[in-house]
Amino acid sequence: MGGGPRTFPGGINKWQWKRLHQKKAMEKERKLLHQEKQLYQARIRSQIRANLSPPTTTPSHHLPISSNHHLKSLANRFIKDGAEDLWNQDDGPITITIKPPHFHSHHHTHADSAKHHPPPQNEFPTMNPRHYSSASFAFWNSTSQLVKFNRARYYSVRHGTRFRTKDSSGSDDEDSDYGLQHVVRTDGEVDMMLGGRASLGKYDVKITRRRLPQKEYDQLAFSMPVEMIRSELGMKKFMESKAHENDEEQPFYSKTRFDECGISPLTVKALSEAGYVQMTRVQETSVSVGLEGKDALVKAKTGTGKSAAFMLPAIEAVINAMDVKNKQRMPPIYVLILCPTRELASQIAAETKVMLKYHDAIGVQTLVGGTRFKLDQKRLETEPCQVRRVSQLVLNRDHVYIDMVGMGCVETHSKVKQLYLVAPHQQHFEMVLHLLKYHLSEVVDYKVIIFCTTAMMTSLMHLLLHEMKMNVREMHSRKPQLYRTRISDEFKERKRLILVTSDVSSRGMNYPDITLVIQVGVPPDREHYIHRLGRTGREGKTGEGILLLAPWEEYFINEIRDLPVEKSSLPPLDPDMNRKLEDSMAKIDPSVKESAYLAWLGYYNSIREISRDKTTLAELANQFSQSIGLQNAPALFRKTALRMGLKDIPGIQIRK
Ligand SMILES: Nc1ncnc2c1ncn2[C@@H]1O[C@H](COP(=O)(O)OP(=O)(O)OP(=O)(O)O)[C@@H](O)[C@H]1O
Repeated sequence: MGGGPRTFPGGINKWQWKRLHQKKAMEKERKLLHQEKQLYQARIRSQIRANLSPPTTTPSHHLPISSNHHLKSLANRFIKDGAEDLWNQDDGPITITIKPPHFHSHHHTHADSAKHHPPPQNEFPTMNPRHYSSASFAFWNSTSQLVKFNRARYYSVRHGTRFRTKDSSGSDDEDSDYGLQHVVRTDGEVDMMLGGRASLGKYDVKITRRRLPQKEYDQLAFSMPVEMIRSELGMKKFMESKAHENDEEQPFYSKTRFDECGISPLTVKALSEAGYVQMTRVQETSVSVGLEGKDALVKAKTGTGKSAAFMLPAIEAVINAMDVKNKQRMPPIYVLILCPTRELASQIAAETKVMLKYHDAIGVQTLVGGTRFKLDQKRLETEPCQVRRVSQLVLNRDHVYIDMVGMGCVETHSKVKQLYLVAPHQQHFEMVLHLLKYHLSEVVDYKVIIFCTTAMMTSLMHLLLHEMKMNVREMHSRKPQLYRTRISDEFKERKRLILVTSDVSSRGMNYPDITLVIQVGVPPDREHYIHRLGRTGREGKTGEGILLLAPWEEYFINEIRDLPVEKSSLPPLDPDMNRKLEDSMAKIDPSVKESAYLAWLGYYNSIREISRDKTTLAELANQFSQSIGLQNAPALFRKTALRMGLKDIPGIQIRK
């Protein structure tokens, strides 16, 4: 070994050499990472391009998605951490089509139907609400309620439903902890879970329902579908030839009474006191399927009684659960219902309490965001309900698809008159005033819902109508929960009232006797249009819906062209009304208007058909800004403009 420290090429010492090589290795790794990232982004872009297929007759959201992708997106939405192992990848649906009254209803099994009725476009045809009309329901219903019955446990057709008497000592060993609870996660979703205390102790009601012996049932069950398919195919051909000739309204009620459908007599008693004697068509079909222990995916028009259609089998699930010895310390969960809004959770809880009036031991608990969590937490501790069992949210492979609307039939009620008006967006506030003025002069007991595109637009519309001395309330996500609950309760009870609302009120909310629904601006999609319209014309009653569009929003009519919506001419504008409107608008705080402008811009920037041309969008936004009395359009934060793709767009101001 030579004397002195070893030198390396370039006359550098050992440490410098080591440092140099470390740097080269890091540089090489950085380059590799960058290449990987480029590849990944290119793959994502090509997937997006594949999804955003060139304009074809099939809208992008109808393009088939892989079952795994669909399952994963469902799982990401619902599965709790660590519960993935329970996820059941093999689920898939059976399609059942129930014809309107002139066609008797059919149930057929998946195996047969797959041959004759290929599932809807996407590969995994379950629960993609987009594939089922906006009024689609079933355990993934119009109000995105997903109800899963754990059939393995309760709906065995071999066992009847038995109600036990509690012995005098009160030591009924069948006593189990069950109840019905709503749990709203912070993200506003509601899980209606079964947990809590329940025993039918003091009700001495013994019922054993006659059930077909299993072998007979199986023979019947598997012989039927073939016959059904034959009649179904014949019916389908006849249907398609008659679809538009027979658009008369389907009756609200079926011929079946609640005391004939095999549910607990205690439930029947409560229902009859609430005025529920005759089942509706969707209840008749769904309850019988639910009591057979099958999951179901049911499509039915708005306001036709879907809530009870899923609640009644759910209540039977709890009652049946009492027959099963439950050794678990924590009560399991048998029914999970997800709702999109807190009001809906409260509404369903209220309706469930009515049905449970004589089931003393089955409790209902609703947890909604925005209220005192500590109180809710305490209630949860006293009546625990437990988030792994519920992880399997997809419906079982042999679940039933029940279509109460029928192929080719109109998804809205024929008794609801549907109009649309086209007017410059700067005149929409004035248009609403004219429509209200006319409606209030025609309908003494008016009850109007006005749907706006965003919470802040709702707030501005409410303030304007309030300034115009109208009897108006507002409901949107920016309002505290207690306020929303109070307004919701008030609007259920009263008439001669106008509710200005965002889409928190569009799904499932049951406000009786709505006389007019006005939708201002293009709805997010067809489903929203029909859900909103479905707030009127419920229980088979009449109603009216008016959609107010700007000329550049009229493209939306193509989405609802199959519905009986007619274009109406604009009412003559009253200059005096316009002056009053401008005076009222001038009294509104500019900050409310600025928020409304930003919300307006954000909403229309999210509508692809409109935001393709950002320059025109900016121009329209400035026209809107002037129409509400803002001298200059408010400036956006730079990062906001960047995120919206509006930086450097003429007409968009950026904050310094
Ligand atoms: N069998 C019945 N007898 C009498 N009234 C009923 C019956 N079933 C439902 N109703 C009433 O009909 C109205 C609509 O019911 P419900 O809200 O369940 O309809 P829905 O189909 O769930 O509506 P949406 O599609 O908006 O969710 C409610 O006022 C309810 O009380």
